[in-house]
Amino acid sequence: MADEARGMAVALLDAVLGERRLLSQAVGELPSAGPAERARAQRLALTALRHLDPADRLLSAHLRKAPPLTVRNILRLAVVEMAVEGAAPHGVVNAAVDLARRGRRTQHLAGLVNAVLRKIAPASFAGLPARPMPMWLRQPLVRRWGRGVVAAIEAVQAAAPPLDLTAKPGRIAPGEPLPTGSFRLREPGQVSALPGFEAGDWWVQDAAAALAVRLLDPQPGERIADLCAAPGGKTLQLAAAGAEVTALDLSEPRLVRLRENLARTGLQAEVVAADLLAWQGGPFDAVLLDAPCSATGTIRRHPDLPFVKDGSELPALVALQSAMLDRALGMLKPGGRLVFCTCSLLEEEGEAQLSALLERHPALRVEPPSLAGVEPGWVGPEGGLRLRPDHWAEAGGMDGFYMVRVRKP
Ligand SMILES: C[S@@+](CC[C@H](N)C(=O)[O-])C[C@H]1O[C@@H](n2cnc3c(N)ncnc32)[C@H](O)[C@@H]1O
Repeated sequence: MADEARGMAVALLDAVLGERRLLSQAVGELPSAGPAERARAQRLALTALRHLDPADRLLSAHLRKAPPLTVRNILRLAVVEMAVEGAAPHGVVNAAVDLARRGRRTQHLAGLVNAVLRKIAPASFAGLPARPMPMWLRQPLVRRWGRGVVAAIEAVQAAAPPLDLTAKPGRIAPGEPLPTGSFRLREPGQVSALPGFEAGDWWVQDAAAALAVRLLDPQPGERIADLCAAPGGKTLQLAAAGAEVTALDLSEPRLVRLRENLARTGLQAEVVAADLLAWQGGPFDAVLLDAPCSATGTIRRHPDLPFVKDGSELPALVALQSAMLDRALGMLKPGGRLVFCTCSLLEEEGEAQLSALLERHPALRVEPPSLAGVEPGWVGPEGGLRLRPDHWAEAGGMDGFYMVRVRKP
């Protein structure tokens, strides 16, 4: 592997761990590089973040004091390349030493990098405990589900997730069919090279995320609003079902991706760039509200989140979700249905948000799911669907989500 990708991966780790910036932002600011190098750098940084704790454990045995962050990141990267990716130690150590030599602030520690990495036994990496979630998130989950479930979630978060695809009705996507109708690839490679990509037969969408639209059950010709729509996985599902879709989102850059997705798949939707809290629209037969949230259900895809977020934005997110819910209800026809979902593991953004909604609007009726592949244990007593990363753990897990369908009187 060229050193350009390794150097970029270290820069990404510095941005996440040193500046607490999200990986997606840091990737956008990388110096111009070929797409393959960029993708390789991102993959390496993701792997290092997923395995940071075991890598640090191995390294700490050979370090008397912690070296500066960039040197630590060079070491961490080399450890995961050897222990997780199975790269030959000789080449990895040489590349790490070269990388340290190239940096003005790291060159004086190139000898240390060499000495430490030569003592690492990659085999001793196996069996080291997975990285625990941060306390602000872990504690409420342990209280709710117990230590065993939380450890199972953390084990799934430490593994590279599979790639899930949703196919248009009547089409198939590459990969194993899942019980809920999605397709799963364990070793996907380059997405745009997969069969059916150019033809727009399918799109990338986690199997859990795909259930929100199945729960809404869109019908041909229905007017449906997708109120936080970008980048558009759920918009595509709604449009593919034959609904007349209005896809709204606040973020123009994210709507660019939504339009690209519509164009590639040949599907149609009215696209609106607006703040949902100010927009006047409707009435609709059905509304999907995939609200902004802590995204704590997606840590296996975004292992940078625990290093960047501290839970402090939670109260503001909960308040925003509840204002959005009231707004969404106002856009529904009488008898219309609303699906509310968040990719969060936290009760505040799921079950508790529903009970507050029912207190504000007591005439709403919850309609519990009856969907192919959904196991009875995933449905809560209140009638919502609680999806956890450890569901289907042996097959690669799924994103954490809460989703519920209510009907307006
Ligand atoms: C969870 S993401 C949506 C993912 C999307 N439904 C999908 O399946 O691809 C939440 C979205 O809410 C949008 N958003 C945040 N605040 C908003 C607001 N006030 N009005 C409209 N959209 C908003 C964000 O830009 C973001 O795209």
